Amino acid sequence: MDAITNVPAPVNEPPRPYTAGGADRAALEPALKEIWGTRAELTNWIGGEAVPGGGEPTDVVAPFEKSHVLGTFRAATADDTTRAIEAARQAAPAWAALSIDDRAAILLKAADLLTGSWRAVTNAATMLGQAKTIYQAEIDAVCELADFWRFNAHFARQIYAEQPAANSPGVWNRMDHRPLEGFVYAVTPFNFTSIAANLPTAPALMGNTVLWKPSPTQALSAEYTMRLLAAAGLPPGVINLVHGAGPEVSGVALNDPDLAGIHFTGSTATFQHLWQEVGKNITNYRSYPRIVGETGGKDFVLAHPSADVDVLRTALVRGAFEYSGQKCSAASRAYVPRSVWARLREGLAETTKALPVGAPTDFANFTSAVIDARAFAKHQAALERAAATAGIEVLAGGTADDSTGYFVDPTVLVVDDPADESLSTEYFGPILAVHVYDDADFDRVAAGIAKDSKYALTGAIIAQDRQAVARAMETLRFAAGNFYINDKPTGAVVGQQPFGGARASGTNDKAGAPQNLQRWTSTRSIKETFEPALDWRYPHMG
Ligand SMILES: NC(=O)c1ccc[n+]([C@@H]2O[C@H](COP(=O)([O-])OP(=O)(O)OC[C@H]3O[C@@H](n4cnc5c(N)ncnc54)[C@H](O)[C@@H]3O)[C@@H](O)[C@H]2O)c1
Ligand SMILES: N[C@@H](CCC=O)C(=O)O
Repeated sequence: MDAITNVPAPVNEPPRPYTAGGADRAALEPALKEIWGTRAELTNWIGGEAVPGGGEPTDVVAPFEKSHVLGTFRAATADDTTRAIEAARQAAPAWAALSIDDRAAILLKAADLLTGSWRAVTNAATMLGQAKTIYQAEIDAVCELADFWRFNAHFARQIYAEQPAANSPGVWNRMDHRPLEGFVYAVTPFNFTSIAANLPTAPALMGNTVLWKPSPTQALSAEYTMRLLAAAGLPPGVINLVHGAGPEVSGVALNDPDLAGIHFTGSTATFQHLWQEVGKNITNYRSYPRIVGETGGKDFVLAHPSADVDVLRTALVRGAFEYSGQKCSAASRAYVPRSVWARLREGLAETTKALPVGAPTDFANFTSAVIDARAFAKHQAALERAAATAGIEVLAGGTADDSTGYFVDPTVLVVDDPADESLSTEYFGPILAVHVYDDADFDRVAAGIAKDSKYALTGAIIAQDRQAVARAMETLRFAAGNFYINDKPTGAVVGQQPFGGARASGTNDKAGAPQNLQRWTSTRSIKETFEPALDWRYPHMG
């Protein structure tokens, strides 16, 4: 087709309410029952086929009812991974030859299926497999994922439209935004179905083929993503999913000369390990692999003496405890002036203690269990340390119970020492550390956060005083890639607040934005001369 086309203008998918008796709830309930009652076989997807892995079986359990097995996968062996990379290699020429309109159409169709007939099943898999309440599942697995696909289709076209600014007389300059040579390795986290799906699909949209290794604890919703993409018409071999903990898959993928890029989201430690491995192998690759990673956070809320206490309390409770603090953006430390603390303390304690925690299938719950036994043990140790440390008061929570599921109670610690580990270590769970400071020290505290933060992902200032807001914006300029004024530091929306952080929080390539898509292209500049020179001499030569 010869045409300069447009994609439908992207609009953020609105979350639905799921109130009792409503149509959304009615559609969701049978999907929950169906997935709960089925022990799914979670296969690898290689060259479009569902292929059981040759490795050890791993059960995927409901984190809030750990004895309930939702599905089982067998980890990919080295041979499985080699076959998956080969499938990506085979699919690459035909996929790159498709126009951006054709590639975008597949993701736009996937977004429409997701927000239509696949909505209930996608939410149900995310609720059960990752222990999300319906609200948290809806804003992630449906709304954010549909937004990634619709906005990326729009942004990709902006990139393709980017052409040289100037043409000398008799010359036509063009830019060809090619895919990378080789395959992209997408390694994804447990906590967001949307991030897990965006990491392989964003490079695919730009014409690349992909090896995708999801987190073992997200294996169930990853299976539904693959089924959905197949239903939307994604050709075999464009995205090849292999299961496993990671090191075995990396052992093959990082040693392949065709590794063209890594698209990672997860912990800082894993990302740094992958980067080091690429560094060790750098002379073996055909190209320099593009390395894009969004990683950990220790996200702050800084309150000013002018803060509205109700705004602050809500920002802390939602920011710290929604999805049990298992968002890279979660508010896990707060700095509160003494005058505000006097008015906040009791309400924060009471609200936190009263938060309903339990199975996400009980719609009255605000949050649920942490993801697995490893996360539970880490939190139990952190709570025991806090209880035993002089200068830390456990204001709310402080308890954990794994008799049924991996439950850690929403916890508020009041911490005297601003250098305590609870104010600098990412626990990745429902623990909020609060440091109370003298009102006069606002600027000093802001400067300390800016200087000492190892991470720089999200942060918030809560203040009514505009001078204070302006000063904090400036002082904290490099302390957060996503900065919020009078709001919680979670819940970035695609197309509105492009998401990502710097320092140990990642390469800040902004998922769901043109900056990210640009990393999956390798531009070729083309100069065409209409009347080429015929004389080799230059004018100064006489
Ligand atoms: N900045 C962001 O946008 C963002 C978003 C979500 C999560 N996160 C971060 O992710 C972390 C939580 O997620 P997680 O527990 O899934 O992280 P993780 O690092 O434990 O795991 C991430 C992925 O890496 C895999 N992995 C581990 N070792 C590997 C190896 N050697 N080779 C290949 N893959 C390997 C895991 O199996 C998983 O798929 C937190 O630190 C959180 O802040 C960041
Ligand atoms: N984009 C999400 C965070 C993803 C990390 O886990 C937010 O803004 O809350």
